[in-house]
Amino acid sequence: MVDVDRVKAAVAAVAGGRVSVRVDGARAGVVLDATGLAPEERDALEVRVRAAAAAVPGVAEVRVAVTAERTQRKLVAVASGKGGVGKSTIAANLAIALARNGRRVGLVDADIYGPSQPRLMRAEGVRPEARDKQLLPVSTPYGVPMLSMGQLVEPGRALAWRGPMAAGALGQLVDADWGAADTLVLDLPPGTGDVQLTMVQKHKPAGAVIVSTPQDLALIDAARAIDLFNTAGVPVIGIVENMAGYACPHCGEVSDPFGRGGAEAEAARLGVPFLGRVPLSIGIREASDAGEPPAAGADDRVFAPIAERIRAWLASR
Ligand SMILES: Nc1ncnc2c1ncn2[C@@H]1O[C@H](COP(=O)(O)OP(=O)(O)OP(=O)(O)O)[C@@H](O)[C@H]1O
Repeated sequence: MVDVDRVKAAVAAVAGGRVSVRVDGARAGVVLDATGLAPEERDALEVRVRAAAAAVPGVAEVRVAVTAERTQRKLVAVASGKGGVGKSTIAANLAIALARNGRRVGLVDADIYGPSQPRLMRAEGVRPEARDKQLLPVSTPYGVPMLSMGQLVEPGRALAWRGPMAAGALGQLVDADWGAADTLVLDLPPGTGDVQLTMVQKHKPAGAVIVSTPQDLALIDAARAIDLFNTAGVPVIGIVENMAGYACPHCGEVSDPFGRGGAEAEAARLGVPFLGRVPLSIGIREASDAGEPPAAGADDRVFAPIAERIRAWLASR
């Protein structure tokens, strides 16, 4: 006689809350929920579950059913080669604009050096809870639930994690209980080093959005970021040019403190799509600091068209 509780304990030890078990005579039937897992992770987990159940005394046969109705959740990485170009601001606003465009979006803040999404999304000081060892994303006023590396540690403590550690911690955020979300926008740490490469390789985003300012130096770093995604086999959805063109709030004259058209030309040179430009504007900075992302405003004309291009790209995959 097979002890069903032993089978449950054995498979739970390898797959946590993802499994349910039925025992029929000497046959153990296991349903494995593979939501959010990459195909290779799912396959590896299935092998471990099968072995764990088979090792229980009395079990002669194991059947594993992997749930078919799992959401095809797509990860969209937002990256920059260089710090301070507005990557987090763009990630927050694109997440909101994508949600307004009909996708079910969650936001993951993997920026271990300066996790700023809690402030941008007005969820500062909120700690996520966990259920069955799975984190529950915190809700925001903008219909986009989020989780941040900043919520895993004490506020204000600098995070100087190495690649594998950071990728491991990111796993907790990506594999959280995202419910019906079909898209996760991932705000990566700035730069193109080992930390970013490990994260990208481990979590295989569906595509990447590169944020750059029009400056030559930022563009050189943007090209490095594109290289990183090419190395990891992740397609680049396109480049967003941030801080393009400054409209003087007093006289209205538009100037180009960082040059003009650089990112679009660079995108053409590198053969990646140009997704659009976001102007340098005091309004964007003030709204962001106040936790009121401009993409949530009724009059947004900046982020919506960029989000539409990303939506179309995702839909074509
Ligand atoms: N288009 C813009 N107009 C005006 N200010 C902007 C714009 N984009 C971003 N900023 C401001 O620039 C600063 C840096 O932005 P943000 O934190 O998004 O950059 P980041 O690239 O994510 O930085 P880090 O490398 O520190 O993660 C913030 O104060 C933000 O409000």
